[in-house]
Amino acid sequence: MAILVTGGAGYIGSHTVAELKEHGEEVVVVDNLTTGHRGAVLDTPFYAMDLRDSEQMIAVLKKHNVDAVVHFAAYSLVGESVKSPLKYYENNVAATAKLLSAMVEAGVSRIVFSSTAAVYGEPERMPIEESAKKEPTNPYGETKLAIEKMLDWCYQAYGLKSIRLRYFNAAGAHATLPIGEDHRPESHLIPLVLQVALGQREAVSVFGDDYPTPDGTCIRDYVHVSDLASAHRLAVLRLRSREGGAESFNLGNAQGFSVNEVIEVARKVTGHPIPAVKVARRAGDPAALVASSQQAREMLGWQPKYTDLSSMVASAWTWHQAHPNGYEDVDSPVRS
Ligand SMILES: NC(=O)c1ccc[n+]([C@@H]2O[C@H](COP(=O)([O-])OP(=O)(O)OC[C@H]3O[C@@H](n4cnc5c(N)ncnc54)[C@H](O)[C@@H]3O)[C@@H](O)[C@H]2O)c1
Ligand SMILES: O=c1ccn([C@@H]2O[C@H](COP(=O)(O)OP(=O)(O)O[C@H]3O[C@H](CO)[C@@H](O)[C@H](O)[C@H]3O)[C@@H](O)[C@H]2O)c(=O)[nH]1
Repeated sequence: MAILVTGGAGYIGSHTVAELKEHGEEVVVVDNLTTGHRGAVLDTPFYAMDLRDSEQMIAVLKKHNVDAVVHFAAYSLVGESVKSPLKYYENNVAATAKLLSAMVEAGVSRIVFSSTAAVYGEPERMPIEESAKKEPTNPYGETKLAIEKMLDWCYQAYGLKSIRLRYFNAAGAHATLPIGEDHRPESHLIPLVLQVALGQREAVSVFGDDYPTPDGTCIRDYVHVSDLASAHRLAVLRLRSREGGAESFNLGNAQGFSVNEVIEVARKVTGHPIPAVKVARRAGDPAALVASSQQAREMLGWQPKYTDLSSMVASAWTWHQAHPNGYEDVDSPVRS
């Protein structure tokens, strides 16, 4: 029995592969390396292929006797999705439909899906509970919500059980293994801030300071990537038990930090002044997103270990200092 991880060469996927293997699971990775890195896949069977290659996908599912899929592979940038929505519908919704068809064909009936805080849009109440209204403010969130609904119907039609993990903002890096965050081009706040501290950028841009928040900058709930990884393992265990059918859980720390606060924490962690420049808002950004993860704690038994923002930033800083140019494998996208 094996777990197939799509997008296992990416940031959160590679940490989840590590977590699953640490707990004795057999893992196989499928990734087309559009945004992932061959160097992030450590001693694990790896297929450099696209989700949409149905024939090959069915063969891999059967060959490795896969009993559950953990599905990370997607495009996931809010700003880009506003500019290129069809790219997101094709690679997220259409490609996931192909993956699910392959699973049905191969008789695999469990999937853990990477959903997102972006399904909620502008929340009415904070912290956000799973039952909150879902009105995404960007195409990225819309594609993830569409997939959640597709999974509901697939449970009814084929008995395909799913757990949708709605992560808030992933941060940090593995405590011991040489894996961390390396998106190209980088667009996430924490790695960009740390690139300034490394002397690779002159300043970080603050996207908007006129939001309805105490300091005017956007608030997000940061969650350590290794804590996200542990939730995926617990979700697979739940799907293998008699529990569940089609369920969704938020993953966050119920604590929000503004963009300015994140930069301030990074200044303390790195000892660098990290200049910040105010620029216009980025389209598609909700003002504030903070999670209630009570259900994940109660129903999955999830207990995040690295909940303090300084330690998340410090673990990312350790990775960035050790890998100032990110992964150095030849298959990685060009860095900019
Ligand atoms: N990073 C975050 O803060 C965050 C928060 C919420 C949800 N998510 C979701 O988590 C998942 C992983 O995010 P990440 O930050 O690790 O992203 P990532 O870009 O590092 O990883 C995605 C991986 O999927 C692969 N991939 C993409 N399309 C593919 C395809 N068609 N076939 C095969 N492989 C493909 C990429 O090469 C990459 O390795 C995504 O689904 C994202 O939407 C991320
Ligand atoms: O140079 C930058 C980059 C980001 N931000 C702001 O920082 C916050 C965090 O941005 P970013 O790190 O890009 O993450 P998000 O856009 O919040 O999205 C992440 O978190 C979402 C869940 O909340 C996931 O769904 C997405 O996949 C993931 O990229 C946002 O308010 C941005 O406007 C800046 O001010 N300057």
